[in-house]
Order: sequence, then C-alpha cells, then structure tokens
Amino acid sequence: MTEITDVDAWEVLDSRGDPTVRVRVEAGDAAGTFTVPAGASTGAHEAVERRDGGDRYGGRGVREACAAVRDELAPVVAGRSVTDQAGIDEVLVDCDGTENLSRLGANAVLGVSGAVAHAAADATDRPLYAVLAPDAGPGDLPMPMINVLSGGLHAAADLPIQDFLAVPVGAETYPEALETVWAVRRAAGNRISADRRSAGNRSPSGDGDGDHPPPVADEGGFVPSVADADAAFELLVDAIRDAGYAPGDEVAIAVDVAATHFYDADRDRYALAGERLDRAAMVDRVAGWIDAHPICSVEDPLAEDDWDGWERLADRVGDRVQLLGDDLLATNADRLARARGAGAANAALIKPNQAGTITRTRRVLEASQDAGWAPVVSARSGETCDATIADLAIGLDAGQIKIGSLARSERLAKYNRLLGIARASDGGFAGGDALAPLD
Ligand SMILES: O=C(O)[C@@H](CO)OP(=O)(O)O
Ligand SMILES: [Mg+2]
Repeated sequence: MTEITDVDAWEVLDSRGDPTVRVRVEAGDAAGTFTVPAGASTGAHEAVERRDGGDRYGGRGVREACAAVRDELAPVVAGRSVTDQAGIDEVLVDCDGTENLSRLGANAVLGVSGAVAHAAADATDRPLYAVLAPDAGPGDLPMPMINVLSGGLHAAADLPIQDFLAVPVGAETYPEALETVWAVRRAAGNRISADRRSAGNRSPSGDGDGDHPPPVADEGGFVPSVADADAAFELLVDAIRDAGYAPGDEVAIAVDVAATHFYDADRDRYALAGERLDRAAMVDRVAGWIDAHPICSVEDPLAEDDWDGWERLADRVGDRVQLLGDDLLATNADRLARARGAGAANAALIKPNQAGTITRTRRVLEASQDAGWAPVVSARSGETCDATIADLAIGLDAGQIKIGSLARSERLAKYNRLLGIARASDGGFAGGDALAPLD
C-alpha cells in the first residue's frame, strides 16, 4: 500500500486564459498532477464549480477552490492508499457534504480525484488508462468526433449552433483518422477564406489581398460567415468532398446544437437565428437537418429540461442517429436513469467535471454502457494540456471521444496521447461499430 503523503493545489491558466485548479498528489516517491477544465456552455445540472467572476464567492472562486483542497480535502485523504480511488472519492464527496459539490466546489473535489488517479499510475508503474480500466482490461481507441466549424457561445458569430464536427468513420487507424479530418479542416478553411476574400474581409494583421484567414473559436474550430445551420452543414459536406472523401460513408457529420443556450424559457421558444420556434417546430427543424445532411450524431438538439421535446425527437429519429445528451444528462446518474426510462436519448456525453469525481464519471459511463447507450468522453471548451480524458476513454472503453479541433495545443495534447497509445497497441477502433457509416 502506498499512502498519500502530500496534496497541493494552485491556480494555472486555461486555454481561454482563465484561472483553473491544478492539484498535485504525492504518495511517497510517486506523484500525480491533474488540471480541471472549464465549460462555457455549462448546464444547470452539472456539479457546481467555484469559478472566478461568480457572485457567490466574490469573484475569486478558483483561488478559494485551491484553498479548499489544501485546507479541507488534503487532511481527509492523507494516509489513504493512493490506489483506492473509489474510497478516496467517497471521502472527498462526504467532506464536501452536498450532492452537487457546491460547498467546496466540484473543481476542488475533481482536482484531487484526478490527481489521485495519476499518482496511482505512477505508484504502480502502469499507464493511466490501465489504472482506470476495469478487471477486464482497457478498451480500444475511441472514434474521434472533431470540431471543424464553430458557433454559439464558443464564437462571436451569428451562427447559433455550437459545433459542426467531422467523424472519420471510414478510417482504419488513428493516424489515418486524424489525417482525414485535417484534410477536411484545411478544405473548410480554404472555402471560408475564399468567402471572406470575396466579401472584402481582411484580418487585422493582414497586409495583402491574399490574407483572409478564417476566424477561430474557443476550441479552434473555424467560424464560418453564415448564420444558417443548413448553410454550415453544406459547407462541411463540400469540404469533405474537396478533401476527397465520401460524405456519410467515409466522413460523417456530428453536431452539437447546444440548444439550452438559445432556448427562451419565459416564452417556451427556441430563438434560432431570428426565428422563434416552438417545441414541435424545433423537433421538425432538427429532423429536417438529419434528413438533408449526412449526420450520424446530434448532441443537445433540445434544451436541458425539455424532456417532452427530447422524447418526441427520439421517437422520430432515435433509430437512425445517435442522440447525445450533454446538458440533458450532465454526467449525472439520476438524470441518465430518468432519460433511459423516458427513452429520451440513446447516447451520453461524459465530462468528468460535470460529475465531480473519477468514480462518479466511471459509474455514469458504465451505466450508459449497461443501457446500450454509447458513451462519448468529452473535453470542455476551456482546457489545458492535461490529457486525462484520452486515458479515461481507452481505460473504460468508451468507444468515442470529443476533444475539439486539430489545431490548438490543449486539444492536440489529447490527440497526441491517443497517437502514442495507438503506436503501442494494435490501433483498433471500438467507435467504428457504434457509429457505422451511413447508408
Ligand atoms: O458543449 C460541449 O459539449 C462542450 C464542448 O464542446 O462545450 P462547453 O465545455 O463549453 O460546455
Ligand atoms: Mg455539448
């Protein structure tokens, strides 16, 4: 048994330049570090983090979360076996004392939980994915859904839909999957640049007529010059063709509508690019996108508490596409159980900082697998070069992963971790089965 001997926490900056929590756990000579990510399109049902700028903690929430790690969480885990992840997570949750971890902050609790997992890997001299894996062992490399076009809260743009992602369903190896999407991204960038050139836009740094680079959003996706979702889907399909791939068969499209953030609860309407859609019209609109474009996965097509809308859409298209709950499920076991009972979705986005501990994350992921629902491990829009989710996806055999674009270091740290694991393994995909090419 290797006992935890020290826990420290401090502020570091994430990919938006905002402070976040980094925790280091020591167990004798072994040590592990984990850095907590942060969402922008956060759901109401996520575990509650202490972030800067919130009223509740006077705007210095991250500093207080770090202090909570040092002053309250460190004493309760000191002396415990670093390999007892479930036991440690239980005392962390008990120490907070609230269900949603709002007293100390879910970022304080997850910071310790994640660093314990890394320290256990170091103490046992095993890769993190092996430490996270069940007795049956780790799974396959996850099929990536990779952000190419961005809108919504991640981009200062008119396009209300958040992510348009390419899924390289025809790729046979991990390097080929990333090469495929890189070619699609480059083709999309060329098209947006050409549009900007003809519209006379120029980047502030541009010094010539040829310089019209596309703007990029929080996760490195390109911000297209269109407000209409159908136009964005068509742009992505054109880019897939430009890159030499068959839309649907070789590269399919996933979309994160992130509808909670344009749902007007007072009027019970979806405010979509100047329109005001009621529930039935929003369901029609999403079904229309699925009919018209080679879409294999739709995330958050309706707002986080619009159960009726989710059920209607699932009845209509649930046998044809992956209906992925992010804000709906919030990596929360009770919400997943409710959604299962209602048949409201058929896949679960898995974000550790929505859950608050590694063990809670694992349990929701496993509950989703038990239900026959595809789990998709996901990064947040605010990230660091911490690559833990890559190991989580492989260790727990998630089958799919969503990290962001291929052009920002905080995203590439995770893709590169997966490439390293692919190099050391047979490189097989699990996700190819879950997301079969479209007919
Ligand atoms: O909505 C999402 O799925 C994520 C990642 O794209 O965004 P955020 O981290 O801002 O919630
Ligand atoms: Mg989402």
